[in-house]
Amino acid sequence: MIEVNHLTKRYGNHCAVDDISFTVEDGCIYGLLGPNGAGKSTTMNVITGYLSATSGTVKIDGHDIMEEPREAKSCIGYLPEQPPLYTDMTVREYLMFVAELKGVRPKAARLESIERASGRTGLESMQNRLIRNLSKGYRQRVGVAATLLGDPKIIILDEPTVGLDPAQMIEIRSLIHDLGKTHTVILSSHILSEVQAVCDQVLIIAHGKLVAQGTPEELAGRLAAQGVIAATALGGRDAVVAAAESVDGLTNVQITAEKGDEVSFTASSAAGSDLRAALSKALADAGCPLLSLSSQTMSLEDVFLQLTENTDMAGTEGSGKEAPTDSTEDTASTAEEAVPSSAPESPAEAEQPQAQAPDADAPAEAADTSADAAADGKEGE
Ligand SMILES: Nc1ncnc2c1ncn2[C@@H]1O[C@H](COP(=O)(O)OP(=O)(O)OP(=O)(O)O)[C@@H](O)[C@H]1O
Repeated sequence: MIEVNHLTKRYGNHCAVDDISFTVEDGCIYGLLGPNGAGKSTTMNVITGYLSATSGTVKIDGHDIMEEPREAKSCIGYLPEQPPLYTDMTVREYLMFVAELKGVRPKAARLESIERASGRTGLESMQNRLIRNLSKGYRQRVGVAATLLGDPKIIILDEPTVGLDPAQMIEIRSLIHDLGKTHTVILSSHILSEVQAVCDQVLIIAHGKLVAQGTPEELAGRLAAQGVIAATALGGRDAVVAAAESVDGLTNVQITAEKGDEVSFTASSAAGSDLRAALSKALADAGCPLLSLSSQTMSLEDVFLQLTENTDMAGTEGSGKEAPTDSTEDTASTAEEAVPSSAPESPAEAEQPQAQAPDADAPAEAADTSADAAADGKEGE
Protein backbone atom coordinates (compact mmCIF):
# COMPACT_ATOMS: atom_id res chain seq x y z
CA MET A 1 0.00 0.00 0.00
CA ILE A 2 2.88 2.38 0.68
CA GLU A 3 5.99 2.12 -1.47
CA VAL A 4 8.99 4.17 -0.47
CA ASN A 5 11.72 4.05 -3.09
CA HIS A 6 15.25 5.38 -2.64
CA LEU A 7 13.97 8.21 -0.51
CA THR A 8 16.57 10.84 0.34
CA LYS A 9 15.95 14.08 2.19
CA ARG A 10 18.63 16.70 2.70
CA TYR A 11 18.41 19.82 4.82
CA GLY A 12 21.09 21.95 3.26
CA ASN A 13 24.21 19.78 3.43
CA HIS A 14 22.75 17.57 6.11
CA CYS A 15 21.38 14.26 4.91
CA ALA A 16 18.50 13.42 7.29
CA VAL A 17 17.19 10.46 5.27
CA ASP A 18 19.62 8.54 3.12
CA ASP A 19 18.33 6.36 0.30
CA ILE A 20 15.65 4.50 2.24
CA SER A 21 13.38 1.98 0.51
CA PHE A 22 10.62 -0.10 2.06
CA THR A 23 7.10 -1.29 1.46
CA VAL A 24 4.22 -1.11 3.90
CA GLU A 25 1.62 -3.83 3.42
CA ASP A 26 -2.04 -3.45 4.27
CA GLY A 27 -3.39 -4.30 7.67
CA CYS A 28 -0.20 -4.33 9.74
CA ILE A 29 1.28 -2.08 12.38
CA TYR A 30 4.71 -0.84 11.38
CA GLY A 31 7.16 0.73 13.76
CA LEU A 32 9.88 3.15 12.71
CA LEU A 33 12.40 2.68 15.48
CA GLY A 34 15.49 4.78 15.95
CA PRO A 35 17.30 7.12 18.29
CA ASN A 36 16.46 10.81 18.40
CA GLY A 37 17.58 12.48 15.21
CA ALA A 38 17.63 9.23 13.25
CA GLY A 39 15.30 10.58 10.58
CA LYS A 40 11.95 9.15 11.64
CA SER A 41 9.96 12.39 11.60
CA THR A 42 11.53 13.44 8.33
CA THR A 43 10.59 10.11 6.76
CA MET A 44 7.01 10.49 8.01
CA ASN A 45 6.81 14.09 6.86
CA VAL A 46 7.83 13.07 3.36
CA ILE A 47 5.46 10.09 3.30
CA THR A 48 2.58 12.34 4.29
CA GLY A 49 3.51 14.98 1.72
CA TYR A 50 4.43 17.48 4.38
CA LEU A 51 7.94 17.85 3.05
CA SER A 52 9.14 17.14 -0.43
CA ALA A 53 11.87 14.56 -0.94
CA THR A 54 15.25 15.57 -2.26
CA SER A 55 15.12 12.43 -4.37
CA GLY A 56 13.22 9.18 -4.47
CA THR A 57 9.50 8.52 -4.55
CA VAL A 58 6.64 7.70 -2.21
CA LYS A 59 3.49 6.06 -3.51
CA ILE A 60 0.37 5.69 -1.41
CA ASP A 61 -2.05 3.17 -2.83
CA GLY A 62 -0.43 3.70 -6.22
CA HIS A 63 -0.58 7.51 -6.04
CA ASP A 64 2.67 9.43 -6.04
CA ILE A 65 2.61 11.81 -3.07
CA MET A 66 4.10 14.63 -5.13
CA GLU A 67 2.25 14.07 -8.39
CA GLU A 68 -1.18 13.15 -7.04
CA PRO A 69 -1.12 14.63 -3.54
CA ARG A 70 -4.86 14.81 -3.04
CA GLU A 71 -5.48 11.17 -3.91
CA ALA A 72 -2.45 10.03 -1.92
CA LYS A 73 -3.24 12.16 1.15
CA SER A 74 -6.84 11.06 1.23
CA CYS A 75 -5.56 7.62 2.27
CA ILE A 76 -3.66 8.97 5.27
CA GLY A 77 -4.50 10.26 8.72
CA TYR A 78 -1.40 11.84 10.25
CA LEU A 79 -0.69 12.76 13.85
CA PRO A 80 2.54 14.78 14.05
CA GLU A 81 4.80 14.62 17.09
CA GLN A 82 3.32 17.90 18.34
CA PRO A 83 -0.43 17.35 17.92
CA PRO A 84 -1.92 20.46 16.31
CA LEU A 85 -4.77 20.95 18.77
CA TYR A 86 -6.74 24.12 19.48
CA THR A 87 -6.91 24.00 23.20
CA ASP A 88 -9.66 26.62 23.46
CA MET A 89 -12.06 24.39 21.57
CA THR A 90 -14.05 21.57 23.03
CA VAL A 91 -13.33 18.09 21.78
CA ARG A 92 -16.51 18.18 19.73
CA GLU A 93 -15.74 21.59 18.21
CA TYR A 94 -12.26 20.54 17.30
CA LEU A 95 -13.33 17.29 15.69
CA MET A 96 -16.06 19.12 13.75
CA PHE A 97 -13.47 21.63 12.62
CA VAL A 98 -11.07 18.94 11.42
CA ALA A 99 -13.86 16.98 9.73
CA GLU A 100 -14.86 20.11 7.83
CA LEU A 101 -11.28 20.72 6.77
CA LYS A 102 -11.06 17.19 5.55
CA GLY A 103 -14.13 17.75 3.46
CA VAL A 104 -16.28 15.14 5.18
CA ARG A 105 -19.73 15.95 3.81
CA PRO A 106 -22.60 16.34 4.36
CA LYS A 107 -22.99 17.34 8.00
CA ALA A 108 -24.64 14.04 8.88
CA ALA A 109 -21.56 12.21 7.58
CA ARG A 110 -19.35 14.49 9.67
CA LEU A 111 -21.35 13.74 12.80
CA GLU A 112 -21.26 10.05 12.08
CA SER A 113 -17.52 10.15 11.44
CA ILE A 114 -16.94 12.04 14.70
CA GLU A 115 -19.06 9.60 16.61
CA ARG A 116 -17.15 6.66 15.20
CA ALA A 117 -13.77 8.27 15.84
CA SER A 118 -14.78 9.26 19.37
CA GLY A 119 -16.00 5.75 20.04
CA ARG A 120 -12.73 4.21 18.84
CA THR A 121 -10.67 6.53 21.00
CA GLY A 122 -12.81 6.50 24.13
CA LEU A 123 -13.81 10.16 23.90
CA GLU A 124 -17.59 9.80 24.08
CA SER A 125 -17.84 11.35 27.50
CA MET A 126 -15.33 14.11 26.75
CA GLN A 127 -17.12 15.79 23.87
CA ASN A 128 -17.91 19.02 25.70
CA ARG A 129 -14.65 19.34 27.58
CA LEU A 130 -12.22 22.06 26.61
CA ILE A 131 -9.12 20.47 25.17
CA ARG A 132 -6.90 22.56 27.43
CA ASN A 133 -8.49 20.89 30.45
CA LEU A 134 -7.74 17.39 29.24
CA SER A 135 -4.82 15.28 30.42
CA LYS A 136 -2.01 14.73 27.95
CA GLY A 137 -3.26 11.19 27.37
CA TYR A 138 -6.74 12.41 26.45
CA ARG A 139 -5.32 15.16 24.25
CA GLN A 140 -3.43 12.47 22.41
CA ARG A 141 -6.67 10.58 21.98
CA VAL A 142 -8.20 13.68 20.44
CA GLY A 143 -5.27 13.83 18.03
CA VAL A 144 -5.76 10.18 17.12
CA ALA A 145 -9.53 10.70 16.73
CA ALA A 146 -8.78 13.53 14.29
CA THR A 147 -6.65 11.20 12.18
CA LEU A 148 -9.59 8.81 11.88
CA LEU A 149 -11.99 11.41 10.48
CA GLY A 150 -12.71 10.88 6.82
CA ASP A 151 -11.92 7.17 7.16
CA PRO A 152 -8.36 7.05 5.86
CA LYS A 153 -6.95 3.54 5.47
CA ILE A 154 -3.54 4.43 6.83
CA ILE A 155 -2.82 6.06 10.18
CA ILE A 156 0.60 7.58 10.74
CA LEU A 157 1.58 8.51 14.29
CA ASP A 158 4.82 10.29 15.10
CA GLU A 159 6.06 9.35 18.59
CA PRO A 160 2.51 8.97 19.90
CA THR A 161 3.49 8.19 23.47
CA VAL A 162 6.13 10.84 24.02
CA GLY A 163 5.51 12.83 27.19
CA LEU A 164 2.84 10.48 28.53
CA ASP A 165 2.99 8.91 31.94
CA PRO A 166 3.27 5.10 32.09
CA ALA A 167 -0.49 4.54 32.50
CA GLN A 168 -1.28 6.84 29.59
CA MET A 169 1.36 5.12 27.48
CA ILE A 170 -0.29 1.78 28.09
CA GLU A 171 -3.69 3.22 27.12
CA ILE A 172 -2.40 4.76 23.90
CA ARG A 173 -0.54 1.57 23.00
CA SER A 174 -3.68 -0.40 23.51
CA LEU A 175 -5.57 2.09 21.34
CA ILE A 176 -2.95 1.70 18.59
CA HIS A 177 -3.19 -2.06 18.88
CA ASP A 178 -6.94 -1.77 18.42
CA LEU A 179 -6.56 0.56 15.43
CA GLY A 180 -4.31 -2.03 13.82
CA LYS A 181 -7.31 -4.33 13.50
CA THR A 182 -8.95 -2.02 11.00
CA HIS A 183 -6.17 0.19 9.66
CA THR A 184 -2.62 0.07 8.45
CA VAL A 185 -0.69 1.90 11.14
CA ILE A 186 2.81 3.37 11.03
CA LEU A 187 4.21 4.76 14.23
CA SER A 188 7.60 6.07 15.12
CA SER A 189 9.27 5.55 18.43
CA HIS A 190 12.66 5.60 20.06
CA ILE A 191 11.45 3.07 22.62
CA LEU A 192 12.40 -0.45 21.70
CA SER A 193 9.99 -2.11 24.12
CA GLU A 194 7.09 -0.08 22.74
CA VAL A 195 7.75 -1.11 19.18
CA GLN A 196 8.25 -4.70 20.26
CA ALA A 197 4.95 -4.68 22.11
CA VAL A 198 2.79 -3.00 19.49
CA CYS A 199 4.20 -3.56 16.00
CA ASP A 200 3.95 -6.42 13.53
CA GLN A 201 6.90 -5.10 11.53
CA VAL A 202 9.86 -3.05 12.70
CA LEU A 203 12.03 -0.77 10.58
CA ILE A 204 15.18 0.30 12.41
CA ILE A 205 16.52 3.65 11.27
CA ALA A 206 19.85 5.10 12.30
CA HIS A 207 21.50 8.20 10.91
CA GLY A 208 19.03 8.37 8.09
CA LYS A 209 19.59 4.80 6.95
CA LEU A 210 17.38 1.76 7.19
CA VAL A 211 19.59 -0.69 9.05
CA ALA A 212 17.22 -3.59 9.73
CA GLN A 213 13.68 -4.68 9.03
CA GLY A 214 11.55 -7.59 10.16
CA THR A 215 9.01 -8.76 12.67
CA PRO A 216 10.05 -8.25 16.30
CA GLU A 217 10.44 -12.03 16.50
CA GLU A 218 12.62 -12.17 13.39
CA LEU A 219 14.83 -9.41 14.67
CA ALA A 220 15.02 -10.96 18.11
CA GLY A 221 15.71 -14.35 16.55
CA ARG A 222 18.37 -12.93 14.31
CA LEU A 223 19.98 -11.28 17.24
CA ALA A 224 19.59 -14.15 19.62
CA ALA A 225 21.04 -16.43 16.99
CA GLN A 226 24.13 -14.31 17.03
CA GLY A 227 26.56 -15.34 19.72
CA VAL A 228 28.94 -12.96 21.37
CA ILE A 229 32.27 -13.97 22.81
CA ALA A 230 33.79 -11.82 25.50
CA ALA A 231 37.45 -12.44 26.21
CA THR A 232 40.54 -10.98 27.84
CA ALA A 233 44.04 -11.75 26.59
CA LEU A 234 47.54 -10.64 27.42
CA GLY A 235 49.40 -8.84 24.66
CA GLY A 236 49.36 -5.83 22.43
CA ARG A 237 46.04 -4.48 21.24
CA ASP A 238 46.89 -4.97 17.57
CA ALA A 239 48.12 -8.52 18.04
CA VAL A 240 45.03 -9.50 20.02
CA VAL A 241 42.65 -7.97 17.49
CA ALA A 242 44.52 -9.55 14.57
CA ALA A 243 44.40 -12.97 16.24
CA ALA A 244 40.67 -12.66 16.94
CA GLU A 245 39.95 -11.46 13.44
CA SER A 246 41.89 -14.38 11.98
CA VAL A 247 39.30 -16.82 13.36
CA ASP A 248 36.89 -17.88 10.64
CA GLY A 249 33.32 -16.83 11.49
CA LEU A 250 34.31 -14.33 14.19
CA THR A 251 33.33 -10.79 13.26
CA ASN A 252 32.93 -7.34 14.73
CA VAL A 253 35.87 -7.51 17.12
CA GLN A 254 35.52 -4.59 19.55
CA ILE A 255 37.92 -3.63 22.32
CA THR A 256 35.98 -3.06 25.53
CA ALA A 257 38.83 -2.34 27.96
CA GLU A 258 42.60 -2.12 28.18
CA LYS A 259 44.48 -2.40 31.46
CA GLY A 260 48.23 -2.61 31.16
CA ASP A 261 48.86 -5.54 28.84
CA GLU A 262 45.38 -6.94 29.37
CA VAL A 263 43.09 -6.41 26.42
CA SER A 264 39.38 -7.19 26.77
CA PHE A 265 37.22 -7.48 23.71
CA THR A 266 33.94 -8.81 22.36
CA ALA A 267 33.33 -10.45 19.00
CA SER A 268 30.28 -11.84 17.23
CA SER A 269 29.95 -15.35 15.93
CA ALA A 270 27.58 -16.80 13.40
CA ALA A 271 24.45 -18.64 14.47
CA GLY A 272 25.10 -21.96 16.13
CA SER A 273 28.88 -21.86 15.98
CA ASP A 274 31.02 -22.15 19.07
CA LEU A 275 34.32 -20.50 18.23
CA ARG A 276 35.83 -20.40 21.70
CA ALA A 277 38.34 -23.17 21.04
CA ALA A 278 39.41 -21.64 17.72
CA LEU A 279 39.84 -18.24 19.34
CA SER A 280 41.83 -19.68 22.21
CA LYS A 281 44.17 -21.42 19.75
CA ALA A 282 44.55 -18.31 17.55
CA LEU A 283 45.49 -16.19 20.56
CA ALA A 284 47.97 -18.80 21.81
CA ASP A 285 49.55 -19.02 18.35
CA ALA A 286 49.89 -15.23 18.33
CA GLY A 287 51.65 -15.28 21.70
CA CYS A 288 48.70 -13.68 23.50
CA PRO A 289 47.73 -15.91 26.42
CA LEU A 290 44.03 -16.04 27.17
CA LEU A 291 43.04 -14.84 30.64
CA SER A 292 39.27 -15.25 30.41
CA LEU A 293 36.69 -16.31 27.85
CA SER A 294 32.91 -16.45 27.94
CA SER A 295 30.14 -16.88 25.45
CA GLN A 296 26.98 -14.78 25.62
CA THR A 297 23.81 -14.32 23.65
CA MET A 298 22.77 -10.92 22.39
CA SER A 299 19.51 -9.47 23.51
CA LEU A 300 17.30 -7.50 21.14
CA GLU A 301 18.41 -4.40 22.94
CA ASP A 302 22.06 -5.25 22.34
CA VAL A 303 21.36 -5.81 18.69
CA PHE A 304 19.47 -2.55 18.38
CA LEU A 305 22.28 -0.66 20.01
CA GLN A 306 24.83 -2.37 17.84
CA LEU A 307 22.88 -1.63 14.67
CA THR A 308 22.37 1.99 15.53
CA GLU A 309 25.91 2.52 16.79
CA ASN A 310 27.51 0.81 13.83
CA THR A 311 26.01 3.37 11.51
CA ASP A 312 27.43 6.12 13.65
CA MET A 313 29.50 8.83 12.09
CA ALA A 314 32.84 7.74 10.70
CA GLY A 315 35.58 8.01 13.25
CA THR A 316 33.77 6.58 16.24
CA GLU A 317 35.22 3.17 15.62
CA GLY A 318 36.92 1.72 18.61
CA SER A 319 34.84 3.78 20.94
CA GLY A 320 34.69 0.71 23.09
CA LYS A 321 31.27 -0.82 22.96
CA GLU A 322 30.41 -2.34 26.28
CA ALA A 323 30.14 -6.06 26.36
CA PRO A 324 26.54 -7.12 25.85
CA THR A 325 24.56 -7.70 28.96
CA ASP A 326 22.93 -10.92 29.92
CA SER A 327 20.34 -11.73 27.33
CA THR A 328 17.95 -13.09 29.87
CA GLU A 329 17.61 -9.67 31.41
CA ASP A 330 14.28 -8.00 30.77
CA THR A 331 15.23 -5.33 28.31
CA ALA A 332 11.89 -3.60 28.20
CA SER A 333 12.42 -1.45 31.21
CA THR A 334 15.85 -0.32 30.18
CA ALA A 335 15.33 0.13 26.49
CA GLU A 336 14.21 3.71 26.70
CA GLU A 337 17.29 4.85 28.57
CA ALA A 338 19.51 2.73 26.42
CA VAL A 339 18.76 4.46 23.17
CA PRO A 340 21.04 7.41 22.93
CA SER A 341 20.39 10.74 21.34
CA SER A 342 23.10 10.47 18.82
CA ALA A 343 22.63 12.54 15.72
CA PRO A 344 24.00 16.01 15.68
CA GLU A 345 21.75 18.95 15.08
CA SER A 346 21.92 20.14 11.56
CA PRO A 347 23.38 23.57 11.05
CA ALA A 348 20.84 24.02 8.30
CA GLU A 349 17.92 23.65 10.68
CA ALA A 350 16.89 27.25 10.64
CA GLU A 351 16.60 27.32 6.90
CA GLN A 352 14.01 24.66 6.69
CA PRO A 353 10.27 24.81 7.04
CA GLN A 354 8.98 23.36 10.25
CA ALA A 355 7.03 20.30 9.43
CA GLN A 356 4.90 20.20 12.52
CA ALA A 357 2.40 22.75 13.58
CA PRO A 358 2.73 24.19 17.04
CA ASP A 359 0.20 23.36 19.66
CA ALA A 360 -2.67 25.72 19.63
CA ASP A 361 -1.72 29.01 18.28
CA ALA A 362 -1.54 28.48 14.58
CA PRO A 363 -4.91 27.51 13.26
CA ALA A 364 -3.95 27.49 9.63
CA GLU A 365 -0.98 25.23 10.16
CA ALA A 366 -2.84 23.03 12.54
CA ALA A 367 -5.58 22.54 10.10
CA ASP A 368 -3.13 21.62 7.47
CA THR A 369 -1.27 19.11 9.57
CA SER A 370 -4.21 17.62 11.31
CA ALA A 371 -4.49 14.98 8.78
CA ASP A 372 -4.87 13.95 5.36
CA ALA A 373 -5.37 17.45 4.20
CA ALA A 374 -7.31 15.21 1.93
CA ALA A 375 -9.68 17.92 1.26
CA ASP A 376 -7.07 20.53 0.59
CA GLY A 377 -8.62 22.88 -1.81
CA LYS A 378 -12.01 21.23 -1.74
CA GLU A 379 -14.76 23.68 -1.38
CA GLY A 380 -17.05 23.57 1.63
CA GLU A 381 -20.56 22.40 1.65
N1 LIG B 1 13.83 21.44 9.43
C1 LIG B 1 15.07 20.96 9.60
N2 LIG B 1 16.14 21.65 9.16
C2 LIG B 1 17.38 21.14 9.31
N3 LIG B 1 17.67 19.94 9.88
C3 LIG B 1 16.62 19.22 10.33
C4 LIG B 1 15.27 19.70 10.21
N4 LIG B 1 14.44 18.75 10.75
C5 LIG B 1 15.25 17.76 11.18
N5 LIG B 1 16.54 18.04 10.93
C6 LIG B 1 17.69 17.18 11.23
O1 LIG B 1 17.54 15.98 10.50
C7 LIG B 1 17.89 14.86 11.32
C8 LIG B 1 16.70 13.94 11.41
O2 LIG B 1 15.70 14.59 12.18
P1 LIG B 1 14.28 13.91 12.47
O3 LIG B 1 13.47 14.90 13.24
O4 LIG B 1 13.73 13.38 11.22
O5 LIG B 1 14.72 12.71 13.40
P2 LIG B 1 13.83 11.81 14.36
O6 LIG B 1 14.35 10.43 14.24
O7 LIG B 1 12.40 12.04 14.11
O8 LIG B 1 14.23 12.39 15.78
P3 LIG B 1 13.27 12.89 16.99
O9 LIG B 1 12.75 11.66 17.59
O10 LIG B 1 14.24 13.62 17.87
O11 LIG B 1 12.24 13.80 16.36
C9 LIG B 1 18.36 15.42 12.64
O12 LIG B 1 19.76 15.52 12.59
C10 LIG B 1 17.72 16.79 12.71
O13 LIG B 1 18.51 17.67 13.46
